[in-house]
Amino acid sequence: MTAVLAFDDVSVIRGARHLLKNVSWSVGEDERWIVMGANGAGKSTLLRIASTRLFPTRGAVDVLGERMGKVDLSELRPAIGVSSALLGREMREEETALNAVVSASYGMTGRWREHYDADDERRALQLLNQWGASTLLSRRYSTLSEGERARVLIARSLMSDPELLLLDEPAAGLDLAGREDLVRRLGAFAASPLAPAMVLVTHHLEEIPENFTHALLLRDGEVVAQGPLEETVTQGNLEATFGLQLTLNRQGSRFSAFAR
Ligand SMILES: Nc1ncnc2c1ncn2[C@@H]1O[C@H](COP(=O)(O)OP(=O)(O)OP(=O)(O)O)[C@@H](O)[C@H]1O
Repeated sequence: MTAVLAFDDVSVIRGARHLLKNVSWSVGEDERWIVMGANGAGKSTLLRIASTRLFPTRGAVDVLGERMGKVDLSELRPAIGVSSALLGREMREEETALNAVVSASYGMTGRWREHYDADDERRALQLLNQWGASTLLSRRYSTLSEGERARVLIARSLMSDPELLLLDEPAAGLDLAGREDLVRRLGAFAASPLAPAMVLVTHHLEEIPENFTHALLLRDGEVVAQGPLEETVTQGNLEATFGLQLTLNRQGSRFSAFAR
């Protein structure tokens, strides 16, 4: 198995504090990972490293077979798709949904004066369609609902046909119908052998889509457990991750949990 992402004993230290501590983790090209942990556990820090936006204080990181610090990151970044609310906030108010997607091929968050060729627009339309957002293409991004934005941002993150897809809480702020629609689409996408390696960060067990294969559980910057999803998302591991007693429910491929 080829590792798309490999962390070797990675720590991120700010002052006296470890945001991540001795994390060793590897993502294979056909794997779909869930990263879970309480607020402040270090999930976003982990994703920022994976997206090459942050260097670790200690340890080594290989992204797509290249060692961070020894490679021109501008060559690596188009191969990494990122979808996060933070990125969504960089989108210009008046930008259309179509431009929000197509501009990703130029590493921009909006359309300026560059010329997009017909292939780029075709691909953007196909992605908007795949993510249930084809009716939104002419709408201004700023007028979209949270659920609509989430789908447009995922379409955008796939524009460059990445080898690694990083999804930071894609279902945050969605209502029940919006969450279920997105989780279903992500599950279907994860089943495709053509889909890139995926890492999805979430706080909520209900947001784990079908066909995700592995999980990494973090607490206070340290790995509580990692491995195949079925073996890792257990009551004991979740209790250790969130620091409370839980009842874990499973229905088919979906999970939920309540405090005991
Ligand atoms: N530059 C910094 N200096 C000190 N502490 C920081 C710095 N950046 C982040 N932190 C702290 O590091 C911890 C981990 O942050 P991170 O954003 O990675 O957590 P998270 O798991 O993504 O949290 P959330 O679920 O709330 O988004 C937090 O407690 C945060 O306050």
